[in-house]
Amino acid sequence: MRIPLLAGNWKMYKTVTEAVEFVRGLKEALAGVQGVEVAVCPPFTALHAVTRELEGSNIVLGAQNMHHAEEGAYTGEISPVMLKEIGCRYVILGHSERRQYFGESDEDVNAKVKAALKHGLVPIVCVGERLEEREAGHTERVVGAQVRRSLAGLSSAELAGLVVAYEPVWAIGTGRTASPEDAQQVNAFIRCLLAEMGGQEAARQVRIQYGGSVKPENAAELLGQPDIDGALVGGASLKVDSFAAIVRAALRE
Ligand SMILES: O=C(CO)COP(=O)(O)O
Repeated sequence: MRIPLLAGNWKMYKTVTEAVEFVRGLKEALAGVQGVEVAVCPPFTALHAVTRELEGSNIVLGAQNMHHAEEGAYTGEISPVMLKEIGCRYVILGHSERRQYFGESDEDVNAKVKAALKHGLVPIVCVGERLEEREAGHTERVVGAQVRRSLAGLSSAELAGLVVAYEPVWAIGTGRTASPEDAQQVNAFIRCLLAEMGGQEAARQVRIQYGGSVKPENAAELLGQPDIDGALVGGASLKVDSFAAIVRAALRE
């Protein structure tokens, strides 16, 4: 059975002080919660303080990006080795904001995915279509190409162990969520594609999240879909109450 992963992508929000305060509250709110996995992905500056605050808790740490090289003359970048040492389990790769504002291509994402796996980090690989692509009926073509290219050259075991996040670009930060049926359809499509790439067993194991305006009000219905194995949450992950409510919505009785 796939354990749902609820991950908070804080983006460029929260100072170290705010991050520590948030995590203290979240630990309290989620004490004793079982059957789901919860991750927070703070900005790089807060990773160290947050990792210490998470010790002994049931919440794990993720980062929002990384460089593919282990080290080198790459001013301003962070390597997988650094993330691993600091205690990250997950790293978000290929988020649409990275693709849109920082020019990341599927090939860049693929290099990062391979580097993350090599260093024992679990990539959360983001894919999703833009509004005009959806309206033109190209969702599966666009998402399919992103999945194929971003995850090219991986073994079945590697595919089985990573996380894909389907995040339609038009639903991110807009308050406009994909309907549970639309999200389910794309997630199921991604799973079929992964079966072609890595076999049925890998496809059965891989977790595929949905992301884009997930809120306490819509979380249960989205997370109740058979191919939605958790959520990548932006805005609603910044408040303890709303993120904890989304986590609770994922609890399958
Ligand atoms: O981009 C997202 C998570 O990675 C989604 O952001 P929102 O939940 O704010 O729409």
